[in-house]
Amino acid sequence: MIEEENGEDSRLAAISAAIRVVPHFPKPGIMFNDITPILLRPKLFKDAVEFFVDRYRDVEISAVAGIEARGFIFGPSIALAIGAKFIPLQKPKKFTGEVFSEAYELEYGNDCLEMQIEAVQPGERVLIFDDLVATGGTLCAAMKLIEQAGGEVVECACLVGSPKFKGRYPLNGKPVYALVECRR
Ligand SMILES: O=P(O)(O)OC[C@H]1O[C@H](OP(=O)(O)OP(=O)(O)O)[C@H](O)[C@@H]1O
Ligand SMILES: Nc1ncnc2[nH]cnc12
Repeated sequence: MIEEENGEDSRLAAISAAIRVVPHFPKPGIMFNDITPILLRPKLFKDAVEFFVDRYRDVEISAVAGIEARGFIFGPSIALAIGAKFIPLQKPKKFTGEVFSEAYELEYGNDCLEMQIEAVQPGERVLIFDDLVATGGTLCAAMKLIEQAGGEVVECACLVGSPKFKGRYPLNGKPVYALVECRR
């Protein structure tokens, strides 16, 4: 019984159930999936990080690129646990020095991501991490930044994915892995 409660399916179900669905945020018609309740429950937070660490610990990855803002919550823990560096991808005007920039559209607007030019070495194998993938616009911009610097995107990983990203759905030829599905 205890084993069942702590099994993979029940841990995934608990992570999914903790996501708070907020209708019409930040715009009418959007069902916002808020992952922050997971962070308030250390067991769930730890389980979520561990799913990704288990998935990537034996894959050749030397950098985890996390997307501002919520990719910064999970990305560094995953990077440290698999022995990789952490690369922040930030919204405009946050970095000092030279940056690569990519404008993009997402489910509820437009934005731009930047990366410091020295962050990725040519040929480096990079995992991109974000909390959620909806249209994939944000992940596409992140992939372009890594590729502009000569890096190779191994996979994009998200805690939550719209149903089309269930499993390992390709986006621009690269696999996207989502741990749980968006809640509607
Ligand atoms: O798949 P997409 O349609 O591109 O949307 C996904 C993106 O939207 C959210 O971030 P948001 O832009 O709201 O930024 P924030 O984390 O700074 O609030 C989410 O954290 C992803 O980064
Ligand atoms: N439905 C959604 N919930 C949370 N973050 C998002 N980013 C884009 N769409 C989103």
